[in-house]
Amino acid sequence: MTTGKLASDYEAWKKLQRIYDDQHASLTMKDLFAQDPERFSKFSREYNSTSGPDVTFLLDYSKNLVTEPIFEELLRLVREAGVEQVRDKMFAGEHINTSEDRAVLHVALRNFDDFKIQEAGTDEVSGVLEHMKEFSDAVRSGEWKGYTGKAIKSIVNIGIGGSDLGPVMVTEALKTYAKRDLDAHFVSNIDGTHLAETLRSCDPETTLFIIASKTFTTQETITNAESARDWFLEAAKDKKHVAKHFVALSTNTKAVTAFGISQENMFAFWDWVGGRYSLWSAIGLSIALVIGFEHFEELLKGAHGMDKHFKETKLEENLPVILAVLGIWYNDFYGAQTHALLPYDQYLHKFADYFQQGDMESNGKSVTKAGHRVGYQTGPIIWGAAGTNGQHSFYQLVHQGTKLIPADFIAPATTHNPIASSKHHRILLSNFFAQPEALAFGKTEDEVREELGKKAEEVVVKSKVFEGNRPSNSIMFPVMTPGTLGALIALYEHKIFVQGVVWGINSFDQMGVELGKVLAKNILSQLEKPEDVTGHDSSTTGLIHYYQKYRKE
Ligand SMILES: O=P(O)(O)OC[C@H]1O[C@@H](O)[C@H](O)[C@@H](O)[C@@H]1O
Repeated sequence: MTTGKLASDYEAWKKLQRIYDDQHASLTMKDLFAQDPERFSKFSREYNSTSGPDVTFLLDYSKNLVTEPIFEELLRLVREAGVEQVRDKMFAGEHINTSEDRAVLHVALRNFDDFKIQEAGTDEVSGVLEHMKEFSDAVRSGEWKGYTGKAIKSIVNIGIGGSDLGPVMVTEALKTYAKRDLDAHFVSNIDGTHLAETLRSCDPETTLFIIASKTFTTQETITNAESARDWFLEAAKDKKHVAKHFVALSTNTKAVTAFGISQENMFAFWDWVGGRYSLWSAIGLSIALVIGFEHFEELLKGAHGMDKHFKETKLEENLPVILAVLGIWYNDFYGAQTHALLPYDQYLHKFADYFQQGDMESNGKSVTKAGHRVGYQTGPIIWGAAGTNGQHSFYQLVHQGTKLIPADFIAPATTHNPIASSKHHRILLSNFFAQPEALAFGKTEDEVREELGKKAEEVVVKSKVFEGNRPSNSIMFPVMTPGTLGALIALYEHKIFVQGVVWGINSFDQMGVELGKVLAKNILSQLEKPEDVTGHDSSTTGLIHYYQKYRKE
């Protein structure tokens, strides 16, 4: 399915290592820009959608430690790794998730009969979308009534991981399109506090629970759903009212009906939708409820436009490929451990959280598809926060710390909230422009001396130097729209895909989350009495005993 090789065995990889060894000490952003007045136009691309809603954005990747030959070699690596072939297999519905023998078809959820995809279930996508439309329209218009005849005022999505993070991120990002008199809540954590605090502001007569779980077996979600049902029935009394207040988003019909949700209140999806790629499926129902189905559809179409771009554009111009290879350059040759996502848009304040799962659960693997232990770095640690907040906390380390932290800066040219005649937005954007500039070009000792004057103490001068040479990408789009957001999310999804193929890993399973779940299950059965606590190391035993000493029921 992949070449079966380790990434480090590719000729291009070896060449890149030699280039890095020879050049990295002398490669500076200052020189790169000084030597080539055309650098910005050579290393930036404008995306213009060719289908669906008009979406455009600029990707400026000129502030990276790459030359044209380095970039060409990075693309050669992509070719050698067979990325284009694996991409085409994904779009054709081949089972590229080999460990689970599944297709990987989130692209089929936003396809609108464009690409020909062969896989059972893909012909059912439009039917589920229709169901989502009917239902979300009925709830939003007030036609859908609760058990006492009142319209729905609050929705509570109960789900975790991919069944939570996508809906949370998108409903926040597109809040400007939200129906403001419909309160949306998202309960994920098993910590009872999450559900209890949420229910404080809900009325059982006007609340709709959306139980979102691909498997419908996830401990957190099922426990939260059962407690929500108890809370509801305390008021509603009769179980038959559950039908008006509980719907399920799942692939597991049997477990959904066993929970007491009828099949007509179930929105299906398929095993070829990975959890962290599922916001485009029925898992997006809360999104459709909040922003309206038309906007949800626009989100899907915006993503489809990026799918087309990824599938049909040559590598040199292919934006997910460009982001992917730059990431590989820093991750695998410069030894960068992390990658920061820094949106200068308050609406995108959950973007980094979302791609923490998207990227880290996909590419946090150390064994290739062929079963070999990798000898190089795979997925980066993804983190970040909305600007300008980060500037007043962690940017110190990004500018002057000992670590190289590649970052993506993301911003809209126009705000949906032009308060004070857009003064806020101009200030925000001045920071969006300034930070990558400061990171790239820094401030030399001479510049600091000139600024402070001759009397300046040496130690102060040293502390005010910015070495620069810190890479970043900048993405700017006209204004946040559902289509733009869809394209941006798909851009990063495909970046993750490209990197996974180069590293030779399976980006679509998540075996690493299993062990802790199994141990927790065992421990749960031992929590009652100290004498039951067996089979652990002394640390774990000691911790459980401490809990048993102090717990109060
Ligand atoms: O939707 P489900 O089946 O409840 O799963 C939720 C999450 O469960 C986690 O265990 C998985 O690591 C995630 O990938 C997944 O999104």
